Amino acid sequence: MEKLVSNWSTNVGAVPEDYIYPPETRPGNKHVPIGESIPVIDLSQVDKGDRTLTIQKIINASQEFGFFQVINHGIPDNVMKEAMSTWKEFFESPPEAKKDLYADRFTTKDCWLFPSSLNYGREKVHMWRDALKHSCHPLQKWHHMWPQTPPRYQECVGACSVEIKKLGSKILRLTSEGLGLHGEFLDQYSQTMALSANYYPACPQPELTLGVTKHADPCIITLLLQDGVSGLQVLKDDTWIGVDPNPHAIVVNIASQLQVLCNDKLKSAEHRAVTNSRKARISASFFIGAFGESIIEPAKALVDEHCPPIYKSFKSKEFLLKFYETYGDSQATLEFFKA
Ligand SMILES: O=C(O)CCC(=O)C(=O)O
Ligand SMILES: [Fe+2]
Repeated sequence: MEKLVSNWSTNVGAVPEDYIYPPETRPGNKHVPIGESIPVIDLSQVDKGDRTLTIQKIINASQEFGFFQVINHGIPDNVMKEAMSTWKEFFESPPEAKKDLYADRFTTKDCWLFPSSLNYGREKVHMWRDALKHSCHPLQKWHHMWPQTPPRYQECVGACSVEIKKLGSKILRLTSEGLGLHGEFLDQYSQTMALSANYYPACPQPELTLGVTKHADPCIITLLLQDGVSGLQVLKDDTWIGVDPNPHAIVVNIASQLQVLCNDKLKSAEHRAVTNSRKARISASFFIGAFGESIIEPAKALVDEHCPPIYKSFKSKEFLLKFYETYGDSQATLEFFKA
């Protein structure tokens, strides 16, 4: 447990050497403004207003940024707030309450608390983060493996997971429609959902380290909750853009296997998380994806002789393994599966 950043970060005045990234990948002192440009899409318009226009906004945002936020998404504010406070309480609970879930090298534990990344034992530089990872869908299969502390964990995170999964399916249906695919096409690849709850303690030198290094998520689509503290940044045309940490909105990002399914019609977005010196930050990523054995390949309806498939067919689990082997290098992983 001593490797958890939260265990020692308040006792250090400087970032330890094995958390310092090389100058080309560290954030440095350059100010990254919150981008007004990352689209905020009002989902109430799907049922009450202009459905076609909303779909078009989703497609445009997914092509331009691979990222957008949704508001009026139908998930009650108190469900999100309760889940966020549950994760905060979990991370801030005494070591005794968390020790059974902890491992600092790769494990097949279904509910796993770890420092930095899944690669702690192999990586050169560590990330300034502690994370809790567990599956969430279907709920009945997993929730008994979740933390027992705080006691309301299963109830609050369970309620939030069910809502997030429904919203993910809705967004995938709208995206399918926008791409001219049949309505259920993308949602058939959403059989699994895993959570990474991320805890980034305040950091004495945020310019030297990263909470999460640059990557695109390896699943189909990710829905992310933030606690009101900024830190998430998206890469567009070689420039980092800050994402507004609106605790009422949900961040949506196109992940790499969706890019494959739609034959590059939508792009997965590279992103990272930076730390700050004032406040701990919590985010919760819900990774929605296909079963390990599912075949992922460009949709037949999107390829023809003028537009050949850019990627080969592969099993979803092969993609995840390659992502892990390359230390989360999404570009190299996509490249590996090119036709
Ligand atoms: O904390 C964040 O905002 C980003 C986390 C993230 O990218 C991830 O969990 O994959
Ligand atoms: Fe991510």
